[in-house]
Amino acid sequence: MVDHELQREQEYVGTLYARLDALKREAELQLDAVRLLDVGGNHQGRSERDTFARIYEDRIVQLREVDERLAFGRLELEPNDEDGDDVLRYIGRIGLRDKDLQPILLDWRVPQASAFYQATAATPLGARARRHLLSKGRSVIRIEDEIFDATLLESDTTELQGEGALLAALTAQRTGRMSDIVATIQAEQDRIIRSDLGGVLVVQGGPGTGKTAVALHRAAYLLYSHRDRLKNSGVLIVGPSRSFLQYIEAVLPSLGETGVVLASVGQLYPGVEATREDSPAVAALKGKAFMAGLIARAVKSRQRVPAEPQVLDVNGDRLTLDPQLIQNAMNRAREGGKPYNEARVTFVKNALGALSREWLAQLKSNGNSMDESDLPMLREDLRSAEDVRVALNTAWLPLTPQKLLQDLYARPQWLAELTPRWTAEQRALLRRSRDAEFTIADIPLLDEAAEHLGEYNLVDAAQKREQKQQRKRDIENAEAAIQNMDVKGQVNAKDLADNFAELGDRATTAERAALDRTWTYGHVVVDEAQELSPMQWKLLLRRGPLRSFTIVGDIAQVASAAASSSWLTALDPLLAGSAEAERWRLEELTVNYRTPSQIAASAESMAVAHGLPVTPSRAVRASEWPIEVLTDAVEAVRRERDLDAGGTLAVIVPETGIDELGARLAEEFGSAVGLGAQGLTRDIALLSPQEAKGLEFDSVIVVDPAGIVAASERGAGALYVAMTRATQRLYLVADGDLPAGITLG
Ligand SMILES: Nc1ncnc2c1ncn2[C@@H]1O[C@H](COP(=O)(O)OP(=O)(O)OP(=O)(O)O)[C@@H](O)[C@H]1O
Repeated sequence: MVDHELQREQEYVGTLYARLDALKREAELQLDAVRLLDVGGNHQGRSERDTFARIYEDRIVQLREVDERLAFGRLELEPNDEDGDDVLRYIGRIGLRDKDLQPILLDWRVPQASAFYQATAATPLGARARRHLLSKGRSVIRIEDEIFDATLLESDTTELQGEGALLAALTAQRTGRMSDIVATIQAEQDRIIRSDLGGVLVVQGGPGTGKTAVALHRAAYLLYSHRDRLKNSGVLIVGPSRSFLQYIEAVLPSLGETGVVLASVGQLYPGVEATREDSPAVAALKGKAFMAGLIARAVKSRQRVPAEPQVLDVNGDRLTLDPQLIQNAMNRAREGGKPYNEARVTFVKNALGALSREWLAQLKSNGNSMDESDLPMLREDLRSAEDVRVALNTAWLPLTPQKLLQDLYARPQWLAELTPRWTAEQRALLRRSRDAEFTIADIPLLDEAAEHLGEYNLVDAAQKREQKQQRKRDIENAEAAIQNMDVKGQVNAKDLADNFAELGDRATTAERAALDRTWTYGHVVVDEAQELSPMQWKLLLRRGPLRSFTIVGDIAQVASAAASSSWLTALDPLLAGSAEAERWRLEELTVNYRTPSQIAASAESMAVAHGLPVTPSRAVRASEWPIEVLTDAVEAVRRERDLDAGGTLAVIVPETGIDELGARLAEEFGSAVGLGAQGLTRDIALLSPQEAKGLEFDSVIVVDPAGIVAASERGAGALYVAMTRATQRLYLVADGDLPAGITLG
């Protein structure tokens, strides 16, 4: 019976692959035809041809991407027609229609597919049964059926959908890259993935409950279901570190989506890539909301009216610059409400105008026969006079955000003037040399400064305006091209115009967005959101002013001193004063898919013993390996490698111990060891608890757990993160007592 069914499924899946191959061939032929088009020598024609070629190339890539597990599920619906035939609906990575345009495979994101993820015996949603198809390459190797029969409800002890397929996915060895979970999304996850686009959705869940997976699938779902709204504005996904982004970067392309910008919190200010962390106390101070006020005061204080009149030498003439003239020019420039650098242009214009009139009066009273018509010439003389330049720059210097922040940190006197109510210790925390690298906590401060300063380079600003005009023209050209090439309905003008864009041939929405600080995204997804400081939230609000956000995290995993300890306070900078403050939705995930039960229980009881607000979750499986305690890290690595179990291994150690342990491990295991993001592609990844956030490994060695707890005020959160990275085995390396609450199962 099962063999027969397997064969039947194999045949059906065979027809799906045949259709997929036919579509691929069709796209290849279209590509060949476009390449052969004779467009003559004109540039516009060539650019259009290349653009169409690219569209077909992308289509071919997309069809190739979905080859693996093309179809993974089948729903059997209650018969709805008179002859009582079964109604079968196949679910897969993309939607396919046969030659007669009848649907033969449903994209997992369409509304009709949601019953596949949500139906249960208690609420069958019109379905009689669900079948998971497990395949290898193009062959179906196993099928797994669930019958939605309410009479069997008593014995239905599990709420998991497709348990066999799920457990097969969960126990598979890790590769260092996250993979999609599209075939085994669980009902509570599916509801979150398909939740409405608008407003702020917060997803709270303990470690390993699939928050990251859900956030990524939600991004793919939203891009698919709201393509019109999101195609041109894009989706921003923010994660804690570069290693985390490297870990998740393959998931969305495997779901056929590329229209997203992935950024770590250190990459949110275009042009600066910060990877360094400040000490917890410094990061906490830089993250405080009042830093915005400091930046605003700092910018304002760079406009200075001189205390005394100054005598300027202009082409041998001596001119007196009165402080009042500067003050008047400043007042008028500020009236426009423009940012600092842009208002400065008005200031210079006004100051030069007033000064040229004074000079004219002075020249006339000295007997020169000049009149109003000479004013432009006098203004130009003033503009190029060294003394005038110095005087006006001293009053109002053009500034970059970088320069402003460097000055603020390197000039204690100035900082003291700006912060009369701070303590000397607080000020000392910001002190550092002008050439020190920017840190992750500096990113929102740079962004805040950029808001006040505006464009530094006004030529750039003009160029941006011109680019916007150019885009308008591109869209018009694209519309004409679509007419000419007779491909109406196959592409839209905006897509085509994207490809004409100035930023290089392949500048997609995502690429343009990533380079533009003032870009506003249609939706923003924030992972490990519990870590963000008020200043980081402020920056994110600028990137997503519509407040369409998916925020996932675990408030118990807070490890950074800059973060809040409840969602309500954490979200205040994002929601305060908006209607969303009343409306934000909270969803919880309750099943732990990653960590075996004994490791989860030990980490949870440690967290509770340290007063962390853990969200209890239920682990879906146990591990055959007990937690081991050893006294030496190198010995632990050796022990793990001797098991010859394969898979990935992480050694998590307090930040301060990384160098020393790195040297010892390198001596023993050579190039098998990698630090940080690099470690994800090596046999042994050496990470700080911060770098380990969001990642997972078959085996984890936590070195000096007590040291991790003691390292900061939020140390217990950091240890909670470290212990819950393991999918199979956990070792603790300690030569003294273990932190309170740890149980060894
Ligand atoms: N429905 C599912 N089917 C298969 N695998 C799943 C499912 N849900 C989650 N997983 C797997 O469980 C693991 C943990 O998921 P994920 O990293 O998204 O959890 P998380 O809640 O973000 O964890 P943390 O807060 O600890 O970083 C991943 O390997 C993920 O692929």
